[in-house]
Amino acid sequence: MQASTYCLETTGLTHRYGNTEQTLENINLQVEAGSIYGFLGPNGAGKTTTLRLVLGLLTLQQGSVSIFGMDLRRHRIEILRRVGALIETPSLYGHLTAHENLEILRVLYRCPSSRIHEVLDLVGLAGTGRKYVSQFSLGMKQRLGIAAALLHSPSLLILDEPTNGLDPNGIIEMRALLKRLNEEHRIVIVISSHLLAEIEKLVSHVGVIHRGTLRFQGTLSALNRLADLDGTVTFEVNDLPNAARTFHELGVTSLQAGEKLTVGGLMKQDIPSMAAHLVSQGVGIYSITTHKRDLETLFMDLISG
Ligand SMILES: Nc1ncnc2c1ncn2[C@@H]1O[C@H](COP(=O)(O)OP(=O)(O)OP(=O)(O)O)[C@@H](O)[C@H]1O
Repeated sequence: MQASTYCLETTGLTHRYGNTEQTLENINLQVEAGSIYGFLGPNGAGKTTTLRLVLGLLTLQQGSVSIFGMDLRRHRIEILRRVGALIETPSLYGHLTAHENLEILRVLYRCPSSRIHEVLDLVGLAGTGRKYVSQFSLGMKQRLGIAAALLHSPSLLILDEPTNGLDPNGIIEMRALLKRLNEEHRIVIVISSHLLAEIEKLVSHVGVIHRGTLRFQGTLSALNRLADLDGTVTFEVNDLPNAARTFHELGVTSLQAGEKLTVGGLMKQDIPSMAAHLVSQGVGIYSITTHKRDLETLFMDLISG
């Protein structure tokens, strides 16, 4: 058995449905122990397909999946015993209570009765008593789906768009629940979403997928640094033509906006030498302002084109 430093790792995952276009191309996910991994991408990017392959719900065509250092093909049962999953909406019986729904699964999983109360408590549904699931809000149903995925005490939880359709309050509650599961119960979480804003406050790591290829993978702070990198810088100066000429000589394109010049693609560390050069050419500087791309813009840039 090959030891892996990742809780979940895919290597060269490639998939095609029938004779259609390639859906996934060489996806190498790397989910670290202890992390909450946000798997981001617009509709149709290939998130569900990837997660289904990772869970063995779709047959692997090309590439491999390793979870807890074990190969999925060879250790499927052993792996799945330690993985909880919620793919799309949970399958629940509306005419039964939360407890009764979980009782059905508890028998299948062969876990103690006490576990039902534990997981209901964890997801904040312990007080729902005789209320039927058909009377639950969407947020409550999603949390019950997570309770079901937690019954057998997994150490990895895979959630496909669990915040889909939730109102802002439901999203906040879901975020708090997942944070608690990660921090207090040490559960590694992979959560997919098509909205960065929904998971930005939750995740430690991000993978951005678009048209079946991984566009970015790393920590949330690395994504933030990337947003920092090629933001724009605005120079307010006393001699616009001279400043524009100086930028041009340095091979930097500047755009005039009113009394200011805006320059793109600059790194923060370039600014002092750029300013010194302007001054050496007789340009007086009133102000320098950096404009970082916000994460949403960066995300849109990553998934455009
Ligand atoms: N069973 C299938 N047969 C054929 N094509 C499929 C099938 N399932 C998904 N696809 C196609 O594969 C591509 C990726 O779909 P997938 O559901 O993995 O994306 P996604 O990122 O999860 O999107 P969404 O957020 O809309 O669920 C899409 O073009 C989709 O139409």
